[in-house]
Amino acid sequence: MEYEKILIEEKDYLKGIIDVLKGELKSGEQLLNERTKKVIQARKEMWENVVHIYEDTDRLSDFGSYLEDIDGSNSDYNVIFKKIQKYNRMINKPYFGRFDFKEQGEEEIEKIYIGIANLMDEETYDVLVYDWRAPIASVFYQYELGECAYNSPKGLIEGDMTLKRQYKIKDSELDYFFDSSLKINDEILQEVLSKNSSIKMKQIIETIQKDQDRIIRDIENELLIVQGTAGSGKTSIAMHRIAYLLYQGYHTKLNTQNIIIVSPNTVFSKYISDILPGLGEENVEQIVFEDYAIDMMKENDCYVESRVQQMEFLLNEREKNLIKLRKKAIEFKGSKSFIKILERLIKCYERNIKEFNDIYCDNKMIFTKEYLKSQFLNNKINMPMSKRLKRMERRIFRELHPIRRRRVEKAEKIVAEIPDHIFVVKQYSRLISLKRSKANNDMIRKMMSVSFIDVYKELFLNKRIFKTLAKNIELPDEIEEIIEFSKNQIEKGNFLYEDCAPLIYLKLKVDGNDEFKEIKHVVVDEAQDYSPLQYEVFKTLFGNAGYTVLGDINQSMDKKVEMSLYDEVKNIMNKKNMAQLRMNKSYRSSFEIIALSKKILQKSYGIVSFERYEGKPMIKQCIDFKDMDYDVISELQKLYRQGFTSGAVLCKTKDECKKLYERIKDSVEVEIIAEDEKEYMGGFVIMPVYMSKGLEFDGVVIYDAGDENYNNELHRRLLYVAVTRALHRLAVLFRGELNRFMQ
Ligand SMILES: Nc1ncnc2c1ncn2[C@@H]1O[C@H](COP(=O)(O)OP(=O)(O)OP(=O)(O)O)[C@@H](O)[C@H]1O
Repeated sequence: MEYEKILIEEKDYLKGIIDVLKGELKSGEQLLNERTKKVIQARKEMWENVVHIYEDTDRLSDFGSYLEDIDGSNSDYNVIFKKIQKYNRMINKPYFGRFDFKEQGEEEIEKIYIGIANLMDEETYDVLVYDWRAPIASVFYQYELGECAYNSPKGLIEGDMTLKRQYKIKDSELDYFFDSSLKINDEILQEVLSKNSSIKMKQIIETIQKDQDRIIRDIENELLIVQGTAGSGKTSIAMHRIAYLLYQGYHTKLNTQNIIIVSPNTVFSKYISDILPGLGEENVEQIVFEDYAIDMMKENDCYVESRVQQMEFLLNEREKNLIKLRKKAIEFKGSKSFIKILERLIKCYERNIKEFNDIYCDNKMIFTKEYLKSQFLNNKINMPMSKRLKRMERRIFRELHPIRRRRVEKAEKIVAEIPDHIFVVKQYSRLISLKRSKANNDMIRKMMSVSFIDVYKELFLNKRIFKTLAKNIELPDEIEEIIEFSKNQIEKGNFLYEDCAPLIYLKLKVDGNDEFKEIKHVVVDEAQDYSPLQYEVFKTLFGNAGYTVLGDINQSMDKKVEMSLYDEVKNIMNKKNMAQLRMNKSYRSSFEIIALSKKILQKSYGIVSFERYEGKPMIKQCIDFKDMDYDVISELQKLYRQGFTSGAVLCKTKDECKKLYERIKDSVEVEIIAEDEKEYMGGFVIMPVYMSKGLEFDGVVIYDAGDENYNNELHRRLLYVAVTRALHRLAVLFRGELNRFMQ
């Protein structure tokens, strides 16, 4: 059949679907109105009839039935409301693809239309459109024409794909379609990728690639690790995977409350916050490791350095030896060796450091310190230290209670003899007794508590303890300096960002934790940013949850990360079913930008770019800062003129950002993001490279990228991140010599 004829047929089909959707929307809205009236009516009646209920206990049951009514109407209301939302999401573009499927052993060929959600004919129960997450939809992403199969609840279904078609539908109108016999959706992907970036992360259901689809739909593995190059779609995949896991709730036993995303910072959290609602799911909880640590320390009246401050130190400190030492300390305090030392520290604290005193009451010995210690160490049910101490404290006070009562009785007799106190015998006697017990009570309470911060301090304030605990454990050559450096910081009351993970670890072990007991699946994005110890913390925080861990070792910033990190993650999580996959194709940046990013890395790591050619990045030498300011302004203006809607000027440090902003803010429309809590609201911004992680912009200007500013391994990775933020345009400005990585 020639194209025009099919186009008419397809337009008819689309019209039919739009009519169904319109009908559903109309009846849904009517129903919603009725339900709204019903809820208002039920509330009104309850209000009118139940006001006097407190005096009339017989009518309490009426109250219950009113509440039941309201509850029922509310949940009805929610179901209808959600349906309406779904149809509204579908009406502009009910589907984007179709394939024709002939199941083995069947005569009939089924037309399978795929869209953002399911649509069913309510009378015939025919599925008019399948949700992209439905089992059968996997065929669309996984196969080309010919033999194909998918896993259904009934088992493996095999068959033949006789047609594969994609549609360009806009505002409920079919523009065109095309049949693909080869790679799925290259043409549409090309079009999607050539568009401007958006403020919030976009959904990609039309163009999910085969290897990405496998990751999204994996439910076999309790630990799924993905190493993906910058722009390969890790975050997109993570979000679509969550939508998939929620859709498959029956099999995965997951609902919104059971999933958590560990995200790198608040800017990023906001960036991904629209995607799940757009896919028809509620947002899931997000946790930023740093915020969790800072809050925890605040609760204990302690200050801890932020990640940004740590990064700024590494970038600004002039004394090279201090930077080297700090980097070593960061590496060591996140290492497997340090985990072992912390485990030993807890045991050692219990056995050798934690001390008890004899407990007396009214000159009578109640418990000896030896007895208390033996009770403390008797831990058959593996109860955390502070819970055990609390239990002991309760027991001690129970024991003291009758003795004190007797003391009060005795006091009462004496007080009763004093004429002035005759009317306040009881109160006065209790006061005397309390006064006498106060010091003892305080001592007991103090003895029966433990602070994870004190436990941590023991490690560095007492070198002998460190040495004993570190016996037979591999230590860095600089360990003496690391201990000394840490001791100095702790004595000054400074906890550094690298102390956060050990501190949280100790807190969880010492105090126990059930804050996240609902969590069954954890998604860790920017996985390279976390140390083995942080993974150990995740394991302790989230119990036996499953994990999706996505990262790119080349984007690590505070330390050099190798592929071996993933082996450590596997060892720590210790799951029966696990898989590690790679995504090497970058979809974000143009071919030429990716070529430059590969040059920076030197090793190519098998990175391939999607073939989108947009011209070479501009690399320009400037005479001085003034000249560079001028170029920044003109590059931003060029981006505006070319119709781009987002751009970033990426500087090395926060300070550079602030100074540049002050100099150019009156000449060009630009904002600054130099504090972590800010949200990226679109448009053109100046920000430090390390904050731009995970984000993307139509155009990027890398500021002051000379060799003076970028010359070590950390700088190499910063440049890699900076370059790979750009979709379409890239300008590199430098003074003096160009950085060694781009030459
Ligand atoms: N299959 C796809 N179809 C359309 N666009 C895609 C696809 N995969 C990725 N993209 C686009 O590529 C860009 C990069 O995706 P994403 O941010 O998820 O990558 P990433 O691997 O997390 O990157 P980074 O590590 O640099 O943060 C996004 O604009 C995303 O929409």
